[in-house]
Amino acid sequence: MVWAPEGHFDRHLPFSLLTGFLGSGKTTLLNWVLQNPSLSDTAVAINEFGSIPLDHNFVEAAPDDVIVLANGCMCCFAGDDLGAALARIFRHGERDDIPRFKRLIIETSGLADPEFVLQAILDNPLGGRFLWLDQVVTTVDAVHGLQQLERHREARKQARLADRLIITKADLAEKEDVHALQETLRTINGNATQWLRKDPALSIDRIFSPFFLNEDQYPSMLSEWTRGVRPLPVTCDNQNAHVHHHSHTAEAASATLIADAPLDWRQLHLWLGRMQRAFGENLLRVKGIVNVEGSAEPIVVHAVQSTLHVPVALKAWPDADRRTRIVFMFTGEFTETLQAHWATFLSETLKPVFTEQP
Ligand SMILES: Nc1nc2c(ncn2[C@@H]2O[C@H](COP(=O)(O)OP(=O)(O)OP(=O)(O)O)[C@@H](O)[C@H]2O)c(=O)[nH]1
Repeated sequence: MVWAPEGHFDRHLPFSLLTGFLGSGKTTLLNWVLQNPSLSDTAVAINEFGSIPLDHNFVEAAPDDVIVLANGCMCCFAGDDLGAALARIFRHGERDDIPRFKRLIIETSGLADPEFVLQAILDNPLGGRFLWLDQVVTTVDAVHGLQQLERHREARKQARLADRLIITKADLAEKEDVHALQETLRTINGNATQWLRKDPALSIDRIFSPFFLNEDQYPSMLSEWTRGVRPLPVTCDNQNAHVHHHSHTAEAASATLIADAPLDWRQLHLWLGRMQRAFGENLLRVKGIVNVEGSAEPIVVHAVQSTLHVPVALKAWPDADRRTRIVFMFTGEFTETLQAHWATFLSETLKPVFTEQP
């Protein structure tokens, strides 16, 4: 858990996690996105967990543990020790051949559990302090994906935690099989955006956020997170509390919690921790923008399962809407429970602690 005391909300470097089952096309996708000049100052860490020798074409002549690629990107072998890799990447400035980078892409091994990789990143002092998760991008093989999702827990977890699901090798699969895979993926994770890798409309700005591509851009993830929100009846008396239900599939549901009044950060942080413990494995993601009492800037919160990322202060609110909006994504029928927890939290937090006695 991360506690960020008042005044210590830092600006962070965005990183995206590229995951996907063995041979599903992670490296091919990575090579493709890195060809784009907008990503020329990207650091890349390849986390193979020491298992498989690397033969990726852009690192084939690996003379060292950090390689500056022709396009200005940098590649770093993470091996078993992601923390050591982060330390090497953050050494730019000390070594002339390590450029300053603006973002990081971490490619996991095909058998990785993305939750553990994210946990390792945030447990690292550098990662926990300076990195900010942009997207979890998961490649799924159109030919073998259905079978892999059925047989391998890792493949299912990679799909479930994704923001983007990129279906590769559709050119090698029957159309009906691709449709069946798309349908299954919607059931596993209806919140992720699905793309066929070879879709001409797929561009890097469909994969990464504008903020990831250009640090001067405003992080626009909020509108995406809360898209398609449908109001649910509010069952508590507290006028500040709302829960909006916005998607529900067989395996994953999501709900948006809304508060009109500014919130006490410490209380919210403790409440989020309680929710993580209460929901356990059923909680997939939490993403939100929070109006924190005493802060003119909005604070972005982001959690992947049990991992709560360092909160980040945005430079300004994206629009006139100053409400706190937090999206919970989970498995199971928990919308009403969540609604009740949120209503209780708001009624306790927003209630004055000391009331004058007559
Ligand atoms: N036809 C076709 N082949 C693809 C596509 N994407 C990837 N491949 C091929 O699939 C094979 C595996 O791709 P990689 O990018 O190495 O997959 P990976 O997920 O990085 O593999 P590991 O790191 O071993 O888990 C390679 O031969 C790629 O050329 C695609 O969309 N269409």
